[in-house]
Amino acid sequence: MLPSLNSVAVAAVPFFIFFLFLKRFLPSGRKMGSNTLPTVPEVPGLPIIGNLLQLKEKKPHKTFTKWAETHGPVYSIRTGASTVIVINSPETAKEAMVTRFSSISTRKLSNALKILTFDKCMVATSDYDEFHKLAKRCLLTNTLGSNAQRRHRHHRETMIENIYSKLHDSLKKDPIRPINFREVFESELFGLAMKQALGKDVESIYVEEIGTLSRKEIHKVLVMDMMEGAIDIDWRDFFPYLRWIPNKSFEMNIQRKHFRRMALMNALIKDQMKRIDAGEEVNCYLDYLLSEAKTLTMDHLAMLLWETIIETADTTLVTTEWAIYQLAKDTTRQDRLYHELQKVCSSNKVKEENFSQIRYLDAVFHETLRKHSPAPLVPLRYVHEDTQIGGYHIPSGSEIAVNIYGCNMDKNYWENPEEWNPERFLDEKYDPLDLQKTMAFGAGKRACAGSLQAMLLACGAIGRLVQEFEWQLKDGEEEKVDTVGLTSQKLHPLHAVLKPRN
Ligand code: HEM
Repeated sequence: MLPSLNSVAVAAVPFFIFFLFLKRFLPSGRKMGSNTLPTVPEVPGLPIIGNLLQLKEKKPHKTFTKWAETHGPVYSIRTGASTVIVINSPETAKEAMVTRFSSISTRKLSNALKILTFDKCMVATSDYDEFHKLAKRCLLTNTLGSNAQRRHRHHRETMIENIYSKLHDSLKKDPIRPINFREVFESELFGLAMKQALGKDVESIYVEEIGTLSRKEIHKVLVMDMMEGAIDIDWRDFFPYLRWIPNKSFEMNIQRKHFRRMALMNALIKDQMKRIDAGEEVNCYLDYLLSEAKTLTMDHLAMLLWETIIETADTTLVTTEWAIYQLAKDTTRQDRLYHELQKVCSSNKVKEENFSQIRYLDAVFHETLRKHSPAPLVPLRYVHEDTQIGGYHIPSGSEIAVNIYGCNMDKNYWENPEEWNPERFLDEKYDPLDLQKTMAFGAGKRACAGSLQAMLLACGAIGRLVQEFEWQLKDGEEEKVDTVGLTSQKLHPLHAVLKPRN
């Protein structure tokens, strides 16, 4: 989120002097909006750079949540030349994302994201326009909607079976050695993402521009490099009037990642086209787009397929890893889940049709989403016409940051929000089928399109793995709660000691 602070400081000096001059001679800002609603409270910052230095911790959602205690649920900050309105409570977030959606339906992307999203050529980052509607319809029809998810069920079952077998095999080899849960889950989840997108989990591929890539390298180019690049900072994001100054190392780094991703996606697509030309069709997103969205260019095709891979491969891993961490730490709650699974499934493997009867499994999933919101901030929205949120005037030209983490930690809304307490979701007011119990999936027209898939995958894995094994944290693991990156991924992969139940 943040630029190198030294480079900001250096660039800021002449502007700081200029600002002091302006401030001396110009009248100070309005206290009421143009339509008599009050303006949003401001978090005090420095001239020119605004609040950038206060955000140096690289976990802006946490800083935003702290500021909400002083400034209230809606306040504004300045990140260089931009004014960002930060929204921190579930009520105001819903108002912004649902009621005021039409005034804030466009995206404002960082320079890194402009390149990595091929200028908004993804469902999740496009503006609310015709491209978005076409791409989203295709994505829901083939991959993420409820009928599509029914057709992809065998992929989920295979994935969970493979995870179970791998864990079992490593226990057979060494029953007391802690297991790196992420290593196993990440690899299988990536396989599922590839099958849904391209019809095949690819072991290796030759890419003309890069050379031969192993499966691990494919994962790196399509997922790891992209997650890293998405939070790469170009200080010119904050000072657009300085965009004439080159930032070569940033540009080369992002363009290289983008080039490798596109070259690899093109090679993967071409490989599958040979299969299609040979008359072999598979139920996957590539085959669907080729037959139903013929106006798409090769680049569009590559981007839309890549989108499902990256979205499948990351946030569900984050959620499942945190859920297993919490259950391994709290064995009383783990036992409760195990007994509820036994009550409904007895000696049978838990199936998706059982989920609605196992309320505690649903509670574990939603409480994990709340406490460890995988996407802690909604990508910035742009206010393209004056509007209002929380009783404040919101001027056009500002940006909106919905702090999902802040909403899910709001003390006025959640009792003891710091506590991981699945029991809170057993309250009758919660509908077991409702995927929007927290703000984790966003809200309104742009709410997460993959929430059903995320729930089916995470609940399927958590349920089956607790049925089969007793989980315990490796010594020293309890304290490892730091997060890293764009999503709230655990900094240290979860290591647990497993014991087969039977
Ligand atoms: C626990 C897992 C997940 C979480 C917490 C999550 C969260 C979110 C959030 C917060 C948004 C933004 C909403 C907004 O901009 O207002 C979003 C959008 C989206 N997500 Fe997810 N997501 C998850 C899993 C997935 C998966 C597995 C997929 C697909 C494979 C997916 C696909 C999408 C898409 C396509 C959008 C854009 C929807 C639109 O703009 O219309 N997500 N997600």
